[in-house]
Parts: sequence; C-alpha cells; structure tokens
Amino acid sequence: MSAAATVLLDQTDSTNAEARRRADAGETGPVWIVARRQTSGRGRRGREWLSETGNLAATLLMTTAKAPAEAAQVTFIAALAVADLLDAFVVRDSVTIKWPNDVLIKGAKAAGILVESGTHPSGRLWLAVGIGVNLAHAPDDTERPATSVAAHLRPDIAYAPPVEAGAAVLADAFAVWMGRWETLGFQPVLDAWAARTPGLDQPCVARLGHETVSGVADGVAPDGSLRMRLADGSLRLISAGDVFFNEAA
Ligand SMILES: O=C(O)CCCC[C@@H]1SC[C@@H]2NC(=O)N[C@@H]21
Repeated sequence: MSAAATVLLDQTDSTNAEARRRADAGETGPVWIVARRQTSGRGRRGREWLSETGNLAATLLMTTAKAPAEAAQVTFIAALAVADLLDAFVVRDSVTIKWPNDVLIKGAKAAGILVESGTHPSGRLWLAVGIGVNLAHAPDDTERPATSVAAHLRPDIAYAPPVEAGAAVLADAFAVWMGRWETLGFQPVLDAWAARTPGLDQPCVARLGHETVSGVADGVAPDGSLRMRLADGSLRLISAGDVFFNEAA
C-alpha cells in the first residue's frame, strides 16, 4: 500500500459512511478519514457507536485487487495497529485483543473496529477500515465494561493524546502491519494477533444473531475464524458474531 493521506473533518455522520461516499465517487485511497465528531457513528451488528469529543473516529479507505475473503484479513491488521497505539500510552501489559477485533485495556473495551466493503467504480474492492478508540472518554451505558486510554495512562504520561496525535500513531502502526502482511503473508500477522489474544483455549459463548452457541475455543483457523469445540465434540467455525470468553452458556 502506498503512503496514506489524512483528511481531518470537524464533523461528519460517520467516517465509514464518508469513506463509502468517496469510494462510490471514484476515490481509491489510501486515505485516512478522521473526524473530531460523528453524529451517526456505527458499530458492528447495526449498533450505534458513540464517540464523544476527544475520542478517535477514523476510517482508512483503500482499494484492493484481493478477493473479499482475503481482504477481510485487514481486521487483524487493524486490531494489531490499535493495540500498538494503546501500548504507546497506557500502563504496561494491560492491552489485549478479543476475537475478532475488539481491543481491551485491563479486560474492558477501549476500541472497536468495523470493516465495510463494496465494489469500486473501477471494479476493484474498496474497504473502509473504521476504527473507534476511546482516547478521552468511555461510554457508561454499555452491556459490557468499557474504558478509555485516559483512565489507564502510564505514570510518565499526563494526558491522553489528542485526536491528531492518536491518528498519526495509529496510521504509522497500521502501515507497519500492512507492510508485513504484504511481504510475509497472513500467517505471521495471525500469529502476532493470537499472541495478544487470550482465551483462545477457553470456554466461550458465541452470539450469532439467530442463535447462541457455547463450547470451548480451540484456536483460530488459518483464515482467522474462531474454532469452537461444541459439547458433542464437533467443531464449529465462527467467522462473525459476538464471542464472550471464559463463559459457558
Ligand atoms: O462495534 C464496534 O466495536 C465497532 C465500532 C467501530 C466504530 C468506528 S468509529 C470510526 C468508524 N466510523 C463509524 O461509523 N464506525 C467506525
């Protein structure tokens, strides 16, 4: 991927929606679209994503010749880049990833990733890699605990980074992981991701929309799907959904 430009908006509905509009209009990227404020931020599975002022809302718009299944691996790049961003500011050894792409500080969600895609006018695939990071604030009305960078700063750091600085650290980290993916392939990326993702051998529950499945995680498949061993001994591959670890149904 060539070096990405950055566009900083004071306000937009959603940086992912802005990326989609730009892709539909023929923009190829790579470009980071960063907003100080989103009025309709979206989360996974149709949920709303509230990003208060001071939090990072950013989307990388890019186009690729890869097939959709392979291109989806970019979520793992995003999770690793976000983990690096958090590592730069928060207390040591507190950042982990939860399958597939939530990034946690001391077990509470501090960042979420929403990758959307479509067909570019050129016929290639466009990707909108949307990343929300609770730099300054965390919502207090979430089903599961949420937290922020500001709540876990390293002792030698006085403030959470402003949006511009957070976006710059994120873009740099993303470029490093992207370079590894492009030159070495997905396996080393997946290995790095797995090393930061506890619970991949623990009891877990997957909420898949139409059904809830419980079992024991059994690592990840080569494409990053979660392998889940069910009570009857069968193996189920989970490629999307909400998964909660260390939990039985
Ligand atoms: O549900 C999740 O965990 C994913 C949240 C993704 C939020 C980010 S904020 C920047 C980008 N724009 C959006 O509307 N959503 C993503």
